[in-house]
Amino acid sequence: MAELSDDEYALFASVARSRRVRAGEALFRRGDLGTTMYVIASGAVELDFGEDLVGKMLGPREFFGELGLLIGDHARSADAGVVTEGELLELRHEEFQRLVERSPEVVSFFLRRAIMRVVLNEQGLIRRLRRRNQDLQAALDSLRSTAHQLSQTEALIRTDELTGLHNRRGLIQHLQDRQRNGATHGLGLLLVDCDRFKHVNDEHGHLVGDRVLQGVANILRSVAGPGDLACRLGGDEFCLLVKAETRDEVMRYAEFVVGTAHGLMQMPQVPPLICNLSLGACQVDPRREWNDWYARADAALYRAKRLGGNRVEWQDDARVPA
Ligand SMILES: Nc1nc2c(ncn2[C@@H]2O[C@H](COP(=O)(O)OP(=O)(O)OP(=O)(O)O)[C@@H](O)[C@H]2O)c(=O)[nH]1
Repeated sequence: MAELSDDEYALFASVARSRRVRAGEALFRRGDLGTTMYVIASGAVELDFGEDLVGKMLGPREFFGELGLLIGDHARSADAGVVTEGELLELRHEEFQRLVERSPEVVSFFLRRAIMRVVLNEQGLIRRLRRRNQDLQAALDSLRSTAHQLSQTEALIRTDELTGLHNRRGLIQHLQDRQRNGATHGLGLLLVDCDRFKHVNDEHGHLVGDRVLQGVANILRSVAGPGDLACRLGGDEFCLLVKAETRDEVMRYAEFVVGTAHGLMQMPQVPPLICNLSLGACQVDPRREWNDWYARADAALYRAKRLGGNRVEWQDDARVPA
């Protein structure tokens, strides 16, 4: 296909200039403007189209650079370098014009072939681009599903397996987000602990204990509004971070939680589905950190337990233990 016929070769050789070339010699570079076509009389030339396009190795009777010749001042689409020393025929635009007059049939045959070569190259390029597009699409799809899996995994890491509430890691992340957004104002903290939970486990077994913990989680979930956070801190200890501007508001939430658990306890179920709860409540001081909030709520919870459980105790700023 790329080789010239005897007639073509003889015609081109009659006007072209012969040039000896050495291995390693660069004939032109991609982007150079050129008007010369080359025919290889002997030796070999390599065309490098760059990026990941397949290069071409050309031998005797093959031609290249024809677009420069036909269009004039065409930017070369490849680097052309001599691989094996030999002889090239160089044909310039003006010389080609003379050939058109001298032998129009041979030239028109050559032109038809040159055009077909350009079209085939274009089609090859389009196919490659399509394939690359598909590869990119596939890479994008797998990236999307990886991102989806990652966000699912992240959600799992933040979640307590038994209750579906946030776990301690989820709480820390939530607090960091709030602190970053300056959203730690107007919050109340409830620290919740099951009363005599060990007894539930001992009496009815661990699975029943698990169900009771899920029951407590359900109460907290039902109280938490958008932006609030219900969390299982570990074992039979939970916390609830709620939007509440005043002590009364925080206490309303707390009394509701204790009252609901206690109310359910009044409908005896064997095995039990819930247990009584003790709560320590406080207002969150945005100037301080989680450890301080927790210490205050924990001091109140400690009192609630000491007073027999099934109740809420409040902790003011002023009474923070040293
Ligand atoms: N079923 C179950 N039990 C758990 C789980 N995590 C911790 N526990 C048990 O929870 C119990 C907590 O006991 P304690 O901290 O003594 O609390 P308590 O019996 O409620 O005592 P008070 O708080 O003083 O009323 C322990 O027996 C733990 O083994 C869990 O995921 N499932």
